[in-house]
Amino acid sequence: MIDVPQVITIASTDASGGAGINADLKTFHNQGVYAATIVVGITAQNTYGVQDQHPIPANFILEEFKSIADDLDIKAAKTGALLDETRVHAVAQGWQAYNLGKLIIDPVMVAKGGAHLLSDPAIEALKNELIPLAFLITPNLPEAEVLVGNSLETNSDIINAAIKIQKMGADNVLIKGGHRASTNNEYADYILYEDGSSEWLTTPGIKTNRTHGTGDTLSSFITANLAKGYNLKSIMPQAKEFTYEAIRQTINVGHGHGPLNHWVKVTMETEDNQ
Ligand SMILES: Nc1ncnc2c1ncn2[C@@H]1O[C@H](COP(=O)(O)OP(=O)(O)OP(=O)(O)O)[C@@H](O)[C@H]1O
Ligand SMILES: Cc1ncc(COP(=O)(O)O)c(N)n1
Repeated sequence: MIDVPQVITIASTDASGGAGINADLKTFHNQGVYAATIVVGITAQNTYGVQDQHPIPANFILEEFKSIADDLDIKAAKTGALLDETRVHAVAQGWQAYNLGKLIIDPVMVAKGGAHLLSDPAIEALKNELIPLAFLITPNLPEAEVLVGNSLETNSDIINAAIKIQKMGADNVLIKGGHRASTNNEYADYILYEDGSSEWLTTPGIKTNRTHGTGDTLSSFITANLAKGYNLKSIMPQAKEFTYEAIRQTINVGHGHGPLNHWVKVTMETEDNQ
């Protein structure tokens, strides 16, 4: 029998396959971990936008937690679109009842097409109930602005926001820069680690609108490799490179914000830097 690290995504599906649970599963498979799912919502969606969404009942979400916890040996979990306050509350409740390892929170709020995937009351629940449980939180720039309540224009604004979000209870904070290229066309993400150290991770910007599911892909890569036992600092450069290559080696699917190429080959350099 082969032992394989087990992970879970706690999020919503994307009918067109490019974001949400669908992107998570493809990334997990690419990285060689076994993936389970707790479906929180379903969306009728394509690369043009989200046409409809449907939450899963809270008691059913708790049943999903129990089914997984009773059987699987999950090492790390990530959340995605949680839709509303009831679902955020159910996930926090499920997590407290059945801790499933390291928790990575991707606080998805608005899809690239503009649809809201988290209601306003849910943001307070996310701050109060879920962020304190997080090993890592991965907001994009607009999400970080909502969490801290001010706009983030400069690098020092971003650094201060990460400190503020860490104080909300997340051990590590990654603020993704995909919504703003720098003047020299670079995309820089900032990460503040639990030991107080920090770094900027930068790649050239790719001029494309085919970026559906970039955040899901990045946070799933991190989740997979945490489950394998790598430490966060050793994962981050590879996570950034994987996402960059998945955008760069684009595939011809859909007519709007196209999905990424989840077949690209970027792996951790060694198996012993844990
Ligand atoms: N055009 C681009 N060129 C290079 N890197 C990009 C580009 N767009 C996004 N990225 C990178 O992709 C990663 C995800 O960032 P982004 O800010 O897009 O997340 P997100 O908005 O949460 O994504 P999504 O909501 O699509 O899942 C980051 O590492 C970011 O720097
Ligand atoms: C179910 C689901 N989860 C997450 C996203 C965010 O991805 P994007 O910002 O690329 O639309 C999405 N569109 N749908």
